[in-house]
Formats: sequence, structure tokens, C-alpha cells
Amino acid sequence: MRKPIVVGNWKMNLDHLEATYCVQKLAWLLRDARFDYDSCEVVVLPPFTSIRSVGVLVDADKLKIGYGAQTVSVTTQGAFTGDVSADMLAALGCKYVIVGHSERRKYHPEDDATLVDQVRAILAADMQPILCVGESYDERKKGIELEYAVGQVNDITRDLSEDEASRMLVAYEPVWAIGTGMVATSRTAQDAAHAIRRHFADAFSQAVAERVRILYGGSVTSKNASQLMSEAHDMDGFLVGGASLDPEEFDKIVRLTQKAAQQR
Ligand SMILES: O=C[C@H](O)COP(=O)(O)O
Repeated sequence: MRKPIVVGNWKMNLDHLEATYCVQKLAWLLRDARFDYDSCEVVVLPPFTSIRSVGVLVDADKLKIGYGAQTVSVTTQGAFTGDVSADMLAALGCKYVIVGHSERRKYHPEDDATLVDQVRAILAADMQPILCVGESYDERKKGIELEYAVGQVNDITRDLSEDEASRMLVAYEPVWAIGTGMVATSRTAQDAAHAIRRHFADAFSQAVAERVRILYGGSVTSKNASQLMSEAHDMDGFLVGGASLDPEEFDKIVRLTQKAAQQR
């Protein structure tokens, strides 16, 4: 049985003071609701500069909120100005790192070879990659969205061992849905999640396919989380952008996700 997970990708928002406030408020709201963290993981991905503050707060108050990073260097150390290694993130208590978010693919030279190396670096540091895939509006218009997303998964994961593949999380994030308010239908999310899971079964094994967690991302809010979660059965949770910056809204999404998962 896969554990549902809701991940907040803060992108380039929330400095360390705002980050501390956001996590405190989220923890307080979830405590108030007697939230059962054993039935649903809650994770935030702050910008690099806020990770330490979030980690200190989580440790000091023994919070069950996980945290991670939004990208990582492919190298371990050395003269790479501006880079942050997987070991450095793991040493701060990070558990998850995004790989291949469409914003990174667009604004930074992160080609497939780089993403493959990032996945390897993250796994080697005992963290879990959250690989983002998803079509643009053009691919969707051509009707090739499933092949496109599955192709992206294959390009990055094909040389992994079964054990490594089973530690992957994949976030299906259609580019046209990111930050636009145009959320995918539950049918679209389910079709993509199903195709991705079937790919892991074909490329690796049924056991791997059953362990890989698949998320949906793109304009998720408390208004659409329940429906998406209850109808897209191959989906294990969400990668939430904008709505994760508001602790009250994120708290609602987390609790709705947990409830919908329990009612499946
Ligand atoms: O990583 C998160 C996604 O890019 C979704 O962002 P969004 O929820 O603001 O649409």
C-alpha cells in the first residue's frame, strides 16, 4: 500500500523568516485537526536559503513535516560556483529533491543527461527524487500527451536498477496547467498516472510499479483536490505550487487528500 503524499513546492518564494512562519502555522493547523501523519506524508520544498530554518524548526518541535529541495548539483564537491550537492542537502535532513521541473528545464540548461545524473546523485545520498514530467499545450493538441510524459520518464529512469526505480516519485505536471488555474480533469490525471505506472511495470516489474508514487501537479487547490484524488486512482497525491504558500490553503489540501485517499 503506497502512502499518499502532498508536497508543497515553494519555488522562489518565502525567505527564512516567512518559511518558519509558514511551517509553524501549517503544523499548528494540522495539530488542531488531529492530523494523522502516518496516513499521509506532508512535505515542503523551500528555496535553498530557507531549508536550514525549516529543518531547525522541524527538529526542535519534533514536527512530522518532511522537507527537501527543488534541484541539486550533479557533482559532489569542488569548483562549481553556486551549486549545492546532494550530500549537503542530505546533511540538512532533506528527504526529497525535485528533478526536471518544467521551470528548470526552461530557464536552466538541464538536459536529459543532467537529469539522469541528478537522479543518481539524489539516490546515492539516500534521498528520493521527484521527477517532473508533462506535456505542453502543443503536445496536448497533437494528442500525444501520454507518449510524451511516459517518454520523459523512460529517458530519465531507463538505466536505473529495480531498487532505484522503486524509490522514484513521478509528478505528472502538464505544463499548461502550471500556475494557470487550468487544472487537468481527473480523467486526464488518471490516464497519465496509469500510463506512467504501466510503464514502470513493463520496464522494471509489477513490484516496482506498485511502489512508485505518482503525483499530479498543476493549479491544485482545496477546490479541486478531493475530486482529483478520489477519481484518479493511480495518483498518490499532489505537487502543489502557489497554493502551498498559504498554510491555511495547504492545510486544507493536505486534509482533503488524506480523506479522499482513505475513502478509496
Ligand atoms: O511544482 C508545482 C507545480 O509547478 C504546480 O504549480 P501550481 O500549483 O502553482 O500550478
